[in-house]
Amino acid sequence: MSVVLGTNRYGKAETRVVRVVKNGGTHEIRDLNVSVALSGDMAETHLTGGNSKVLPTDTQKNTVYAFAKEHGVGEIEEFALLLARHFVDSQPSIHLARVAVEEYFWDRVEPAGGPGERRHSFVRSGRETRTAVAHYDGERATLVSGLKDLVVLNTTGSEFWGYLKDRYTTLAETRDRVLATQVTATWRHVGHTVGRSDYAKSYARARRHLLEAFAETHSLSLQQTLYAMGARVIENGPEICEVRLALPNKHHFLVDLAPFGLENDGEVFYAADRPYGLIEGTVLREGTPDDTLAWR
Ligand SMILES: O=c1[nH]c(=O)c2[nH]c(=O)[nH]c2[nH]1
Repeated sequence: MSVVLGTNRYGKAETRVVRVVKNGGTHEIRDLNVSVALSGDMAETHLTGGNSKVLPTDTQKNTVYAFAKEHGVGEIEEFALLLARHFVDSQPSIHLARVAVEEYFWDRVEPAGGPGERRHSFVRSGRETRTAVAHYDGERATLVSGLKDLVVLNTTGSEFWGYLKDRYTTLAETRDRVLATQVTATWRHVGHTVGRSDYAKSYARARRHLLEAFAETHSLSLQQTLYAMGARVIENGPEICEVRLALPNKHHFLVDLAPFGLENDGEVFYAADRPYGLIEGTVLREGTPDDTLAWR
């Protein structure tokens, strides 16, 4: 029986690159998912394991990051074609390149006081999911409103340092990092102080204060940001007595471009999806009784 190699391709799938452009205090952000698939003279690696014609997928990933820095991200069609041409034109063994780019959109969170210095906060386009849970035990009712999948990001205004270090700690302290999270928030209404038709207004206000607190807090930890977000909702919502927040720390790692002779001054990031830090906490109006009915 004879066996032959059929169609094949290989490449780095789903390189998540976030490119930040800073014009003074106004930052722009582009968020891409880039998948490269190359084909060509690849019989040898399949048949004998000889890799002399294989451009590593790791190199392909690095190329995506380096191109984001060197060329910026204009139209994603042009970015895709630039990469595809590069792989085929620079490597004789590669005859066909497929580069697929997905772009995720972000809207700017404008500072509450109007456009000023801080224009580095974003919310992922597309609405979050609004949630409500009612409890009733025959006597008492409890209403908990909330939202999930509200994705927000600050391109600056976030630090993390001064933490515990033990023999397993490798994390470098930082005075400037990207802070991004996917907010799950629930808030408990005080008795029945919200009029029957006011829940939508209450929701809009809570959402706005969550966003503004995220944008306006100069963060020394996501825990601090969590408390600021919960506190802002309670301070501005007399109808709300408790806010619970679950904030995954969607890590954005600065890509090391030094091996390619490029600087990276907070411009090109690798958006990791897992593992992620998960910061959870409750913020209460002082004197609020712990209402077990509201556990959810
Ligand atoms: O805001 C943060 N809080 C942490 O507890 C933590 N831990 C970590 O590795 N990075 C961060 N960031």
